Order: sequence, then C-alpha cells, then structure tokens
Amino acid sequence: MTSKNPEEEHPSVTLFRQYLRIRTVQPKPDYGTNPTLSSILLNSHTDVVPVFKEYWSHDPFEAFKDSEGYIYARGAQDMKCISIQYLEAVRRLKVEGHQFPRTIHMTFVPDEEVGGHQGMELFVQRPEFQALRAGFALDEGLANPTDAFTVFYSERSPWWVRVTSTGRPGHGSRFIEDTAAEKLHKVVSSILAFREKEWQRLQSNPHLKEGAVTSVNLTKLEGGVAYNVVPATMSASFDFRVAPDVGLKAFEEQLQSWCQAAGEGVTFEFVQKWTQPQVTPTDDSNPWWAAFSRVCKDMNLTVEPEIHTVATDSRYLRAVGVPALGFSPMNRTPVLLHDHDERLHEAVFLRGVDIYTRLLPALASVPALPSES
Ligand SMILES: CSCC[C@H](NC=O)C(=O)O
Ligand SMILES: [Zn+2]
Ligand SMILES: [Zn+2]
Repeated sequence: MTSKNPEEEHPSVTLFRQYLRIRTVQPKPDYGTNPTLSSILLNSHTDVVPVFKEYWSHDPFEAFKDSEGYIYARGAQDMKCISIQYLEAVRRLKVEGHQFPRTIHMTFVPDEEVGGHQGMELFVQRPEFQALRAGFALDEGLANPTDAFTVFYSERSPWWVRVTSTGRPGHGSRFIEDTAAEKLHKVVSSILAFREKEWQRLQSNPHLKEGAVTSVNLTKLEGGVAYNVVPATMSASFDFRVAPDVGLKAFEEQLQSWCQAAGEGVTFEFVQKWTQPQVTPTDDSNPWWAAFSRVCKDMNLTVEPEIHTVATDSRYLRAVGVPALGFSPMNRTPVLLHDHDERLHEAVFLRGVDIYTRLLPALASVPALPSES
C-alpha cells in the first residue's frame, strides 16, 4: 500500500527514509544514535518572575555586565543561564563531532513560574512527549554560595490552602462572640505553631536540610469592609511546602482538624495541591545517578544532594516515571532567584558549560538499562 500524502506514510517507510538520511558513508560513517535506547531530556523554562525595577542596580532586562564580570538580569540564575549552557554544550559536542548512543533532547517550556499547568504539566501528557522517549531528565536546581554544587533529587509538594472563616457580624463596638476573625485567628495560630515546630526540627538537626521539613507561610489575609463593622467572613491563605516523606492523607486530615477545632463554619480549599512526590534515587543502583556523580567526581566537584525547597517542572517528569535531577551548575554564587539584582558571574556561567559538556556525553552513553534490553 502506498500513499501520496506524506502525513499518511506508513511508519515503517518513514523509519526507512530516516535511516537513509543518516550519512553512514565510509571512511567516516556517521552511525548515529541508538534510537532503541531512551533519551536524555534537558529541560529549561523560558518564563521569569516579575521585577521591582526600582530595587535593581541595573535594568533587569538589559543583561548589564559590570567590570568584575557579574551579569545582572532577571533570569540570570532562574533559568536562562541553563538554557544557553545546554545549547552551548551541545553545540561544542557537535562541533567536535561526538556521537552518543542516546539521543539528547532539549525542551524550552513556558509557565513554570506559575505552576507549569499550561506548560510541562500538559506537555508530559502529549504524544509528542511520549515520542521523545525520555529516560532521564536534567532540570533546574539552585545556586550554592559555597564551593559545592547542590543537586536536587526530589522536591516538596506545594499546597496552597485558603482557609475561610464565617462568624457572627455586628457593630465594631460590641463584644460579639463567634466572630469570623476569632476563629480564623485560632487556625492561624495552629498553623503557625506547626511552622515553629518544623523550624525547630530543622534548627536542631544539622543533618536535616531545608527541603526535608515541611514549611508554611501565611501569605494573604482577606476580609473586612469597615473599621466599625465586624465582618461575617474572613480568609487566610497559606503556602505549604510538604516534605516528600509526609503522608499526604494524614496531613490533609491535620488541616481538617485545625479548622474543625477553630469552630463552626471554618472551611478550607486548595488552590494548588501536588500529591505525587517522587524521589530519584541517589545511589549507584540508579545508573543515571552513577553517571552524573562519576563526572562530578572526575571534575573534582563536590555535590550536595538535597530535596528542592521550591516546586519545579521536575515534579511532572518524575510523576510520569522519568527520573530527574535538578541541577544548576552555579557554585560560589549567592541564591538570588526571584530576588532583586539577580546576577551570575560570567566565569561561573562558562564553567557551567564545561560541566554540561562533560555530563552530557556520560549521560547519553549510559548503557542499555535492564528495561531497555
Ligand atoms: C506551586 S506552583 C508554583 C511554582 C513555583 N516555582 C518556582 O518558583 C513555586 O512557587 O515553587
Ligand atoms: Zn526556575
Ligand atoms: Zn523561579
């Protein structure tokens, strides 16, 4: 059966034609990649967070470089640096004529900074994503002010919770009982007491890193219409970041009981709720980790494996079974993502290109996994 419409071409014919296009001409045959193996996905997001221009030393979209070599711009760390480092490393490897068994894909995705719902969350469900056959992914990490590099193997689950309290209204001059504010205050106290407990747990155990405990911040208070009117409803919004070892069902029950204990008419809703935390193993049973850490060792890089404190697109990749490491090759660099004067030293940037230039060949040469043979 033949077809005139190229879109209807039999997949075997397409494959045959793709094979014919690979120039396996002696004496320098380009044997190409091994497409039966899963690929390496280099992910970066292209969106950045807003700026408060008046607090910046330089225009945040000018990419000003000072006399010492610091480049100031929104996205300098988060994460336009990495997009270009990936491209530069791949370009170098191509110029040098390297070929690896595994294909390397790069994705430049939108929407990460507002949750990835229109970006990676959708993309991982698409046939185009399946077609990449990603076996392992690299995505963003964080800068590290010390000589070491942080690498993230998991992340906390963002739960954005809005607690709404209803109560008796009335004149602001009276002792009204069961007010919305009184009940909301109880919930706020319970949640801030929990926050304090987690903070103390982190402070008292030097082995615990920030990503390993649950954090919460009260980020919004809403309600009220006038000074002398007791409102019938008020709300408080919280940004919880739930550690990956926390039982999520029990945690939700805890939220429920804090609200119940505050009295009648206190409810909560989720504005963001991630429930599929995954951990990418960081031992040599994971061949991707073995390859990653071997390169770091060979390059004398000290690596500190941690749980990411913020939510990145890695969570969507891990949730569909693609192991991922969050890695931004920026040591000796203060963590300035989302901050004023976000900046990166050009030498650190260039060193990052060198690091990817070593990492990519190793990752793209990981031998066939048991599941691939
Ligand atoms: C909960 S979706 C928001 C994702 C965002 N990511 C980066 O900052 C974050 O606040 O962690
Ligand atoms: Zn980012
Ligand atoms: Zn960000």
